[in-house]
Amino acid sequence: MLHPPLDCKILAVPVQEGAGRMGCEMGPAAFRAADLAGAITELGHSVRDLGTLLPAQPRRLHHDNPALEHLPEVVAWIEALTQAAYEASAEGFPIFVGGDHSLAAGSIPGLARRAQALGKPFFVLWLDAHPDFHTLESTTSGHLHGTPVAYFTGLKSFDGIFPPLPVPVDPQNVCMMGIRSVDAAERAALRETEMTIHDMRAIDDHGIAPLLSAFLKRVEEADGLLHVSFDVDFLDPSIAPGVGTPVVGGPTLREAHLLMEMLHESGRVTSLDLVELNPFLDERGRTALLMVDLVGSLMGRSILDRSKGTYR
Ligand SMILES: NC(=[NH2+])NCCC[C@H](N)C(=O)O
Ligand SMILES: [Mn+2]
Ligand SMILES: [Mn+2]
Repeated sequence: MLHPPLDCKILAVPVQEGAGRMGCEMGPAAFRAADLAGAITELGHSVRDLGTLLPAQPRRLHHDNPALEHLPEVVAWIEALTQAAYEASAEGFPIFVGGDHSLAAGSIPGLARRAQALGKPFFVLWLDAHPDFHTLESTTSGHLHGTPVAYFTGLKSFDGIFPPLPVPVDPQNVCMMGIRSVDAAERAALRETEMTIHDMRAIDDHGIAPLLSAFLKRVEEADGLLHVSFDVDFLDPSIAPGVGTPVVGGPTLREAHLLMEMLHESGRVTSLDLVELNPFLDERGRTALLMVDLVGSLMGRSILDRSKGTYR
């Protein structure tokens, strides 16, 4: 649980083959340069650097969708990360630093297996402009970072190609926020799912706080573990330009900090993905610095002391 001080473990996962534009490989280096570790230790937590994951040996894989790009390479990363995430989550608070969002097809199955071993329900908060809900058949871009949610919720498409899922994530335990770019096939598939999807319209209508509170209440009532998968393109590109798939009309800086502070106060978050940072597209590191700032809010930084439940 997020009860300070945390024993954080940072694992660098420089997968970039899941994205259409190269550069996410440099994500972990940019997070280091922006002093991710320092921002966490400053708040009284400890940080261990687990170094950089190595992918498994890519195997020859065939799928009938000719659009698919880098299938063997991405599968090799997922294989290695599923095991590494399971091991890293035995104790402490693992942070998976990407790398593109295909990373979540390894981190989340490994963490879900850990939750099952602990006998705890497993929840996912998906912060993203995109639902990443393509199957291997439905993707037309062929970019595998657009598929992890369909995989880890157990859709059949991935059988025999991606590693066998240790345990699927219950779609009812997945909440998405910030969604504003959905492909036609995804839109159709999302109609059939029981995931909670808060698109930007829902955030405009209700505000981010009540939507998040309702989900956190469910996690609390189930005594669940909560994983946060944070795609940089969740944020509005005017504040976070360092991404390969920017979509206008995203959450503001204040909305993002509010969300992070509420997650901290919930005491429920047990692991984190930081994905899709592309330093090649960033402006003098501002997106990396903003992400580190947001992690600070998630880890307990606040403007004023709110410990008595009121501003002092
Ligand atoms: N993790 C991401 N940034 N995903 C973007 C996916 C964009 C688009 N839906 C595609 O499949 O190509
Ligand atoms: Mn994504
Ligand atoms: Mn995205």
